[in-house]
Amino acid sequence: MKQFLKQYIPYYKDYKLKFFYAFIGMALAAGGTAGSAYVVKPLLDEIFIAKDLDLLYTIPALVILLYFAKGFGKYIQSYYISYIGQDIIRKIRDKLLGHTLTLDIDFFQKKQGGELISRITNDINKIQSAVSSQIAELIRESLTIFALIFVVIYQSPELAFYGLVIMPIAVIPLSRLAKKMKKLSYASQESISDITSHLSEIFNNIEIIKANSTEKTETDKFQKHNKKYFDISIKSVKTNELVSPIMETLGALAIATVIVLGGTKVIDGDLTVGEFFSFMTALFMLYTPIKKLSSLYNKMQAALAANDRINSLFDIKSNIPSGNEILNEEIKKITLENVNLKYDDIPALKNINLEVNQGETLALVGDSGGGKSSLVNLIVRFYETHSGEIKFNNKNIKGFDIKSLRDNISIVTQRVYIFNDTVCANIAYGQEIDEQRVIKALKQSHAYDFIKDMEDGIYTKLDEFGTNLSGGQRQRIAIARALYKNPQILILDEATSALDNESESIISEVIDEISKDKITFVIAHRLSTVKHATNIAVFSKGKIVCIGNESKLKEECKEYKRLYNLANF
Ligand SMILES: Nc1ncnc2c1ncn2[C@@H]1O[C@H](COP(=O)(O)OP(=O)(O)OP(=O)(O)O)[C@@H](O)[C@H]1O
Repeated sequence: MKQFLKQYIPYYKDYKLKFFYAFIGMALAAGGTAGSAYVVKPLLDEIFIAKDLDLLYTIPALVILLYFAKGFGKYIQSYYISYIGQDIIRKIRDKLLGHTLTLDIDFFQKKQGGELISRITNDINKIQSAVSSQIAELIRESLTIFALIFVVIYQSPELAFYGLVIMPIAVIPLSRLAKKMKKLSYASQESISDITSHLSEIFNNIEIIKANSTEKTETDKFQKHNKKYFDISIKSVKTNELVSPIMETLGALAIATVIVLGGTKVIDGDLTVGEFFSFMTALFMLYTPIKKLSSLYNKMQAALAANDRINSLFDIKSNIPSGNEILNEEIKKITLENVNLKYDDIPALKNINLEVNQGETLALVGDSGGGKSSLVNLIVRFYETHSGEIKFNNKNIKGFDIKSLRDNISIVTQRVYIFNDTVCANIAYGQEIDEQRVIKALKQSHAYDFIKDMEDGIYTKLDEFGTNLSGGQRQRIAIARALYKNPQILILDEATSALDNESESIISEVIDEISKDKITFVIAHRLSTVKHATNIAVFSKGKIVCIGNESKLKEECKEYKRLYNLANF
């Protein structure tokens, strides 16, 4: 709790004025509540017993005023506190996504997307009520309690002792419940995150599910997650609702004591009826905020648990630090010297040595799992070399600012990513949209023909998964995006695999043409795609077994000949 307040109180500094208004609202609400308890004394003593006619009109007016202050105060407080809370949450959500996006590719491959979505939505929602309404209620109820305690003690310090002694006694069972609530909240958030992950898995893999008729299997799996969530939720309700009977019983004990003692005092004439009833009203009224406060404390445990999960995400840092040098020079040469790469201690690249010059195309071929994609992923710094060096113009790429490095590279991977936006926004992704350049890139990737036939041409909206496009059309979009950027380094990882032979050879020619001033890496299983490459590196089990142009490899490289024969079988 302390840690939670320490973390979030600094945010409140930006809202001093709003906080001040909210505080006035709280004071009005608390004052109104305590005042309406106090007013019981003159009501009974002066009007009903002393029969004061003037007060018969003054007191009801006062009651209206007090209730107006209470209601209006609550309104002001709720508005400003919600404003502050929602705004803080907005900032934290932005910050969390900003931070998450700085993390390495490796992190995203290991974490399920659904779980991250759950952290950024559900978990943050859980803190939302804590930093907005709950903190406000906590302050308001505490102020109300103070004001009522003042009335209680003022009316009879002795009776107040018996009436209030219950408060410290109640702390023991309540703190136990709070601990249990925190545990349950943690479990509940884990469970809702499992549900989100499973849902996102289902909708991403819907074709496989339908094709294999596994709808029932998936529903059964989902039912298990859902039932678990229900069980935890119901346990939370059981724990949380226990606060009320505990407090009611303890409260009743205190009130019974006070009735006996207070009644005796009234009978003995030590206390007026009005004083006694004012005291009792305040005491009764006091139990509501106390009960609310303990239930609030319990509810806040959910926020504490969510906050732990959010903080654990904030604590993860990127393992690929950016260098400081901005890469704005012409890249004349890329060299790899004794490069090794491991994924969790399993070697993927072993002792790779390469050199590619400006204007050259290096093709990477070989069996699946040979390490081709791993190599190009190192050039974009998606992963870090285990040992060895990758250099641009003899400078280690670790020294370059990552953003500037990636600004100079276009990569088309095996998976085509389409954003839920127009064709032109997809092509110019990350850059200003220049209509003419978009059309040029689309023409180069031979996509313009089908795009111009679409309803809104380059302003047609594509959906996230590109379902309104064929596989080949999606690849052309991805190639157009890479060309639009006009990078110094072009990486095509199976970028034309979904195209028919004719389209592929046309696009390959275009790429050959535009890559004259670039350094190009092409990964392809279809050997015909890469026959014009300056050099072809043949990969096998993480090693380059041969390197050279096509005719040299055909003569000298056993592994290439094997691949070639397989392809032409
Ligand atoms: N993110 C990763 N985490 C763990 N292992 C990985 C990861 N990416 C690749 N690997 C492993 O590294 C090896 C090389 O994979 P890589 O994707 O580089 O091969 P590839 O030659 O590009 O294969 P393909 O032609 O099938 O795309 C494989 O054994 C693969 O299982």
